[in-house]
Amino acid sequence: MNICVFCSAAELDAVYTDAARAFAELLGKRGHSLVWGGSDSGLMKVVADGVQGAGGRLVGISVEFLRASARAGADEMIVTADLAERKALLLDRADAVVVMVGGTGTLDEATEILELRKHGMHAKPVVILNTAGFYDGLRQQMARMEAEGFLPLPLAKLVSFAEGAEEALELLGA
Ligand SMILES: C/C(=C\CNc1ncnc2c1ncn2[C@@H]1O[C@H](COP(=O)(O)O)[C@@H](O)[C@H]1O)CO
Repeated sequence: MNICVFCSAAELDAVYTDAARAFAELLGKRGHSLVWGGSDSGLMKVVADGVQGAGGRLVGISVEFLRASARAGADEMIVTADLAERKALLLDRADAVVVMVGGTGTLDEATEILELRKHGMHAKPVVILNTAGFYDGLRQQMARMEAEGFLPLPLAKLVSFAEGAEEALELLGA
């Protein structure tokens, strides 16, 4: 499978990097390809290193203003003109999406993919990897959206939450 991963570009604590490495190595060992933002920084680098080191393929979708931080040695590296084009291509090249811990960039990517799914523009599975309970707050917020009628479909049909790497890949059938 081509698995798109959204995750932080920041340098993070071992609780996050260890979990990201474990997920990436499993992805690579199972022969999947990583589709990601293409940067060689922070958790994005940890994931790319883990997948490549375990024999997986790397497909980077960078953007012109971040061209300088694109990873050398990816199997494919595409540079888009802007963030909107990049997000469209990240989804286009993926069979499934995993959202790992991240900041506003990750949240932007995740909500766009969920919004497109909500409107039936794609049916690719989306899993939020809830490392160390990082997304407990988001999960609670989404449960409230569902309970109070803000979602036009059951939350479970929009997104799944996984606590670890094995569960995330199982939810994707990967
Ligand atoms: C140039 C520096 C860092 C590089 N920054 C990014 N490189 C590539 N992709 C990025 C970068 N920042 C955001 N993205 C995309 O959003 C997600 C990460 O954002 P977050 O806010 O860190 O969670 C990630 O999935 C990327 O696709 C040094 O300044």
